[in-house]
Amino acid sequence: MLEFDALTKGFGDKKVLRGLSFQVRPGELYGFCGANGAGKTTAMRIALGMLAADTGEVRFEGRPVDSAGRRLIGYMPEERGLYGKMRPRDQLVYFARLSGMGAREAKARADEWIERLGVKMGPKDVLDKLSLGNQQKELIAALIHRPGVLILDEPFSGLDPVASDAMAQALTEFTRDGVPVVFSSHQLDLVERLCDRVGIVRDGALVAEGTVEELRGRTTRRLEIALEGAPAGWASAVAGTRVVEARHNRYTLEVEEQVPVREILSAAQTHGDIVHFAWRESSLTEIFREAVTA
Ligand SMILES: Nc1ncnc2c1ncn2[C@@H]1O[C@H](COP(=O)(O)OP(=O)(O)OP(=O)(O)O)[C@@H](O)[C@H]1O
Repeated sequence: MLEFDALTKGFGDKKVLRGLSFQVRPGELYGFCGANGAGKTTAMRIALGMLAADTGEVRFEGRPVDSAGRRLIGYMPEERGLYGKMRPRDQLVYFARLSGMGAREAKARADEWIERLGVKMGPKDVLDKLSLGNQQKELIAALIHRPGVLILDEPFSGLDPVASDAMAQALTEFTRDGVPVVFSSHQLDLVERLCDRVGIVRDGALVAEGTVEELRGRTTRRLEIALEGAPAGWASAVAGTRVVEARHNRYTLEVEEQVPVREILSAAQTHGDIVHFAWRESSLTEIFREAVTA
């Protein structure tokens, strides 16, 4: 288990983390989400020992993560700790050997990951010459030493859909081996599809956490209604609801908990012919918006 426990961190007068706590269980894929500047990178940097927390700590398997523990962590800092002038394959082999892997195994694993993640390069290309996406692929490939925990800052940014699938597959494989994996991302559709649990951070503290299903259950219900022949704006007058989307004759309403759905149904019926009337599942993007603006 990887535990972020009551982390606080300030830069000058600015409080960036305000008691951030969450846990990533063995074999769990945890999506770490939050608006720009919410403190995600700062928290990850603390876990990786690149920054010190003001208070609080990060523990792995019950022990505070120290420099020895950090060797178990596979990570992907935003500023890449890679050597731009080195050939990617050599770099992979180097990383693998640093963690104690034999030369032959390191080379074999490097080739396997390059192939799997579809890193396109000529035999002489150095890392600086690869496109951003390829560099990202290179980074996940730098995890060939089978880390005991993975902490990844925006591993999917800049990846094309095929590379993204390959990355997702790789992360899932780590979790299958029992590795706790946490990654930050603004790609909420992908987080929704992949993650076992999601944490949403706002101003340096967690404001929502759970499976997407659990978060959905705590989010305002949404009803989608299409009416023929209704006057424009009819939906705005329905008590206890708020129109969040109106396109042609189709409306999406947020419906307060206490409002009986039959009241909305009868309001709709008095205004026009119902073409569609159904609850709609909130997407993680909608859940996120509600969590960070409420
Ligand atoms: N070294 C620093 N000195 C001063 N302020 C900093 C420093 N590092 C981060 N900050 C500030 O801390 C806040 C949180 O930044 P952080 O990078 O952790 O956010 P984030 O959630 O990762 O954002 P994003 O989604 O944009 O990457 C920001 O306002 C940022 O400007």
